[in-house]
Amino acid sequence: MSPGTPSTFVEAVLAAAVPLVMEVKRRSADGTDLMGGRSATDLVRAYEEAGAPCVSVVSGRWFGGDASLVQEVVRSTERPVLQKDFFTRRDQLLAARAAGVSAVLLTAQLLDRGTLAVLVAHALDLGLTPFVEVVSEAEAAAVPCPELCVVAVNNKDIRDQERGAAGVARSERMIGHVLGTGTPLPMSASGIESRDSAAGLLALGYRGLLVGTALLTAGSLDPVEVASWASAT
Ligand SMILES: O=P(O)(O)OC[C@@H](O)[C@@H](O)c1c[nH]c2ccccc12
Repeated sequence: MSPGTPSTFVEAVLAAAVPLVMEVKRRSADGTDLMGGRSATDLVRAYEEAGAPCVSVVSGRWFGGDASLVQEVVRSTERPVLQKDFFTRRDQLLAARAAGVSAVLLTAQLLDRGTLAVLVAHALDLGLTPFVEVVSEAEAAAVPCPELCVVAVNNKDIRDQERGAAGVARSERMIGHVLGTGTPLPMSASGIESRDSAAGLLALGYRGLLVGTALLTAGSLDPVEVASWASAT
């Protein structure tokens, strides 16, 4: 990817009528099953039918993920795939690229500044889009090369393994700071539980949302119903 060229992941979300990155996650951090007997392939198909521009897959062990889940998701779709895991080393990014993913999660809260900068540079070097999650204004301001990264506010707290209360107040509070980074794709991730909060975040200025649990536990992934998440009521 040459500097300044938007990545396929970023372009896909920006161009989507329903800019929801829909997530495949086997279970929640408390162990609750989220697949309900469906295969990852079934889910990806339903997500595509519902208009997902990109798919996220959680490979982290806390959430029941592993490399085989990533492979299944990548095999099931032509859309760009985001891998969510706790990446801390270049060899893990190399494995992600070898698996065929397009974007990788880098969690600012878990990495010191120097390491985050090195991992962002490695990801870009490998043609992977850094999906940098932040939880504070200081973290947003410190994202390296923000114009080449997705900057996503995580509404949950990864330090308590996401068991804390959800809600999108953090994203509401931080929109100005996220836009101020200059990222082409300001996103809000995690804990988005209803179409009203989704539509509200998009109206505020977020250009993409990452939704896992709410879609995984929705009774149906009816495309019209899912599309309504992107339009204010
Ligand atoms: O299911 P939710 O509340 O929509 O959240 C999804 C996603 O953001 C979450 O799975 C996640 C956030 N950070 C992570 C780090 C590793 C693995 C997974 C994650």
